[in-house]
Formats: sequence, C-alpha cells, structure tokens
Amino acid sequence: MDANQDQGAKELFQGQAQLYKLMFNHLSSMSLKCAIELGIADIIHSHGQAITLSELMRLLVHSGCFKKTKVNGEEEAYGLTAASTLLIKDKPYCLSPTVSVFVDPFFVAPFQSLSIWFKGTELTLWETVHGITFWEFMNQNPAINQRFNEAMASDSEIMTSFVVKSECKQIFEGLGSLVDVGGGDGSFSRIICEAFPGIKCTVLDLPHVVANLPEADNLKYIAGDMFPFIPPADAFLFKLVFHGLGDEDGLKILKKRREAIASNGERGKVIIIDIVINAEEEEHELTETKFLFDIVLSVNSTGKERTESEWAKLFFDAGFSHYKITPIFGMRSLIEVYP
Ligand SMILES: C[S@@+](CC[C@H](N)C(=O)[O-])C[C@H]1O[C@@H](n2cnc3c(N)ncnc32)[C@H](O)[C@@H]1O
Ligand SMILES: O=c1cc(-c2ccc(O)cc2)oc2c(O)c(O)ccc12
Repeated sequence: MDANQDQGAKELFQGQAQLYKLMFNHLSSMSLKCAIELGIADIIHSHGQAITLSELMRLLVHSGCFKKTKVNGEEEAYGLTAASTLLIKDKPYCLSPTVSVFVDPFFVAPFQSLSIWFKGTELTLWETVHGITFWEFMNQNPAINQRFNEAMASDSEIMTSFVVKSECKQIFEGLGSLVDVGGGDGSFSRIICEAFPGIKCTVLDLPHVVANLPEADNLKYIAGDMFPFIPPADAFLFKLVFHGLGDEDGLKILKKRREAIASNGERGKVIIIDIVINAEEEEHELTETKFLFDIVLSVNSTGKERTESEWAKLFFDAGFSHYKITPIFGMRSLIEVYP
C-alpha cells in the first residue's frame, strides 16, 4: 500500500471508531441511570432547557461528527468530518444503516433495565427484556434480522476491501479452503473469494441468516450451528464471533479447531478479527469505544471484549502454541492463531 492509501485507511478506521462511539453514547447515560437505581453514589457517600437546533449542532460539532466552517469566508456553516463522511448514502462505505439499527428502540430498550438485570437471574439482559436470546430474537423478527445482517455486512465491506489491498492479504495467500464461521451473509468471504479465486470459501451461519443467499463457484453456504459442527478447512475465520462468546464457549470452539488442525497433519490456522483492549497504550477515545462495545456484548450475549492476556489464555488453554496480533482495523485487530 502506498502512503496515500495508508493515510486513507487510517482515516477511514478512525472515522469508523468515532462513529461507533457516537452510536453508543447513550450507554454512558444508561450506566448512570443504573448507578442511580442501584444507589451506588449513596453507598459510597454513606461510607465516607431544551436543546435548540443550534445547540444540537453545537453538540454534534463538539463530538466531532460535524465541523463548523465558513462559507465564502463569512457565513457560518457545518461541514463533514471522517465520521459523518461514513453517513453519506451513495458512497461505497456507508454506516448509516448500522447506526440506525443500533440506536433503534428494540436495541436500546434493554439498557433501560440494567439494574433490574443486575438483581435478576437471567443470563443476559437481552433475555430479561425481550424474553428470548439475541439470536432467537433475530430468528423471530425477520425485518430486524435483515437490518442486523446488513449492518454486519457494511462493517465487513469496509474491512475486507482494506484487507485485500494491504500487506495482511498474505494471510489468505496459498490457502485452499476457508470456513467463515458465523460469517453472516458472507460479505467478507465474497470479497476474499473474488480476490483469491483459488480459495474455496464456506460460510457457516444460522439458518435464518444464510437462507436463500446466492452461491458462487468458490463460495458456499452451510446453515448450521458452529458448536456441533464446523467443516474441515485450511483456515477458520471468526470475525466478530468470539466477542459474543464467554470464555467457556470460546474455549469449546477453539479446542475443536485445534483438534481439526491436528487431524489435518498439524496444517491450518485460526484467523480472528475482533477487539483487543489495550488501555495502557492506545488513545483514550479508542479504549472508550471498546469499553462501550464490551457493555453491549455483555448485555446482549454472554460475551465480552478481551485484553491481549485474556485472548492469550484462551489460545494456550485450547492447545495453540503461538499467535500474532496486528491492530490494523481501528478498533478491531487481526489475530492469527497457530498450532
Ligand atoms: C456479530 S455477527 C458477525 C457476522 C460476520 N462474521 C461479520 O463480521 O460481519 C455474529 C454472527 O454469528 C452468528 N452466530 C451466532 N451464533 C451462532 C452459532 N451457534 N452458529 C453459527 N453462527 C452463529 C450470527 O448469526 C451472526 O451472523
Ligand atoms: O448486539 C450485538 C452487536 C454486535 C455488533 C455490533 C456492531 C458491530 O460492528 C459488530 C458487532 O455483535 C453482537 C454479537 O456478536 C453477539 O454475539 C451478540 C450481540 C451483538
């Protein structure tokens, strides 16, 4: 990649992370609500105007979503930043559908009840509020399922087009087969298949996600559950899948992949694209976005976002011998795991 492309990708991923932060900003106030309902401030203590449009714009400018500028050097106006550029509809990368899913009442509603969940017994807050698990909810609500899958697809498109142009494309070179586990509608694999026609890609996901999707010569879909069965392959890709799994389930999946690699003559690897929390070394705002994601995942699923040492423990406990983390996607990293 040349320096201009590199700069472009950096800006793109910074913009994406910034947009996610804005998308999840309501979690700060919901956490505050929860702290009030649980009486946290009281416990610690006993131990020891309406917004006008211009004010709203001021807030959005302050948060970096838009910038204040001048037209003809005089008139005040609002311009786009890296984040709001990702909201333009007819551009190759548009995150507007993603933002609209994750600020929709069905998604935001559970956060109103954080304190009820803390006092209850359900495994996830999602179940406390919606009565069924996140994936069952998607199965039973086709319109929302479609919007969620489209949001995941736009996330994949941004990332994959970057992967196939950057040095990290070498991790796919020479592969004969790849299973994209929990691969959604296959947007990631579709771009990989086009860039590497020699790779036979299989997307495994739940039936309501992969039903009736068009296959290609080297792109197939399997409707199924990743826990009992994942087909053999030279590489297993998990993009934004482990963050939805607790350590016990994550370990189950990784151990089976380790066994699959052993029965393939120790040939194969696991490729993970996910968040790695690195609060000491990275920018404050990036860590904040990752922490917000952590709340989303621990509320909607049994998962969490992990630090490098938490990831390493999972890999070594599953019997892998080494791994490499490349933090190339703004808030997400590419993790290669080897036997
Ligand atoms: C956050 S989405 C990520 C989708 C895709 N990898 C991407 O990054 O765009 C997680 C995916 O895991 C799938 N999934 C969840 N549980 C699964 C299971 N038990 N077996 C197979 N897929 C599953 C979901 O349907 C969903 O498509
Ligand atoms: O509730 C979620 C949200 C996500 C999610 C949101 C935005 C992205 O760009 C990626 C992922 O992922 C989830 C997930 O993987 C899961 O297992 C349960 C819930 C969610």
